[in-house]
Amino acid sequence: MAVNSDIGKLKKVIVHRPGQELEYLAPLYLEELLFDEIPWLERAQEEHDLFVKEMHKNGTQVIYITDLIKDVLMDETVKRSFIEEQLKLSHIGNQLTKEKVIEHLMEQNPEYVAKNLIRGFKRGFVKELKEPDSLADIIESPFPFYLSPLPSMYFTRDQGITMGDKILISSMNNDSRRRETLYTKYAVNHHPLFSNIEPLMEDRLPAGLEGGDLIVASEDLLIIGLSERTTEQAIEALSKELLIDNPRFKEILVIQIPSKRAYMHLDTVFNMIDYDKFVMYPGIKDNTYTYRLTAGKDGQVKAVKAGDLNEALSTSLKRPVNIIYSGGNDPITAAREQWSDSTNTLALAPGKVLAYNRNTVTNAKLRREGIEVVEFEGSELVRGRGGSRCMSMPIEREPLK
Ligand SMILES: NC(=[NH2+])NCCC[C@H](N)C(=O)O
Repeated sequence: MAVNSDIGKLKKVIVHRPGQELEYLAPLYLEELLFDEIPWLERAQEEHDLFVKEMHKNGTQVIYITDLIKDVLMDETVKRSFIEEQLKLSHIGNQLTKEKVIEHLMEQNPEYVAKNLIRGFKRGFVKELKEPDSLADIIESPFPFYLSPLPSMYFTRDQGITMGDKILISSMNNDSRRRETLYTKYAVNHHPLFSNIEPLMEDRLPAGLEGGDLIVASEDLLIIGLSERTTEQAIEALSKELLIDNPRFKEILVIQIPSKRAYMHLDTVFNMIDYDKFVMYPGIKDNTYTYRLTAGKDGQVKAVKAGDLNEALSTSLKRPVNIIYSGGNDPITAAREQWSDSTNTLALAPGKVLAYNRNTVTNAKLRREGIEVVEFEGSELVRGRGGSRCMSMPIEREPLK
């Protein structure tokens, strides 16, 4: 089981079918939960099923993260530690209330725990467990949750990245997404599916490194986006690990994109789709910078500016590359389609991508450039600001020829 590229035929992938967490979204705290809109759950689930169906047609094994967690929670000790870690990151201010919630969850079956820690718990819930008599229980607060919902859970890409036969658990930039990675961490550490994949760096990664910013371009090259979510501190720590301490790549190419909500990760504006082809949102062309990181002689990572993106990619991949601009030649269309994740496609195989059907101009352009585009409808899913790449965490791809 290994991932040595971002385009090799997709064999195994981890996803999350959106659930009731989307029904806990409300306008007042949308921004805090990193949503711009409220999706209609039933339709979002139908769309997600279509997304999964297309992967099945491609021969991909699709695994739901909640199924993995259900399995690992059968062990009572693991269950307790999972619940406790989740609650450490909660808004529950009173220790007794926290203990009551832990006991309540310990009495429930693994499915309830796996699903409801994603859905969240409203403050009113405490009444069912104990007299709300502590200050923390009765305090007036505009935020109605003891445990917030995790509406971005269906963007499994961001939660972990498989590189070769190792997996890196992301260190999320925002508090509101931190609990998501506990699902990845517990699956990786306790589920037999991961018996051949070792975790990388454990808890040593500084905050601010999310899967949407990482592209395993080849066995030798890792591309990292320096973005709103991924910090230079995290990139430096990771590159020391991957280039010097436990060398896995020959080179890391950092692509710095404008730090902006609309482009929160590299894969919202730039993506690898074939051996030599990339899709990119043209609106960031003039504000994108590249840096090449390699192992220096002194046991330190050496960074140099890498210049023009096309040249930098060609040098790193040792072949000429074709950067295909999304949205055609019209800046308005390009910006509209970027907002709807036109570059956020998932490579099912080299030169074959899965994409939202709504991005008609980008999809037509990709086809003209020889890419096979498989489409699905994602009008509700897109409201969370992510496409098929974000919604998938590949854990096995066929090696490239
Ligand atoms: N890889 C991605 N582009 N993921 C999209 C994540 C969207 C999510 N609502 C967030 O803002 O965090």
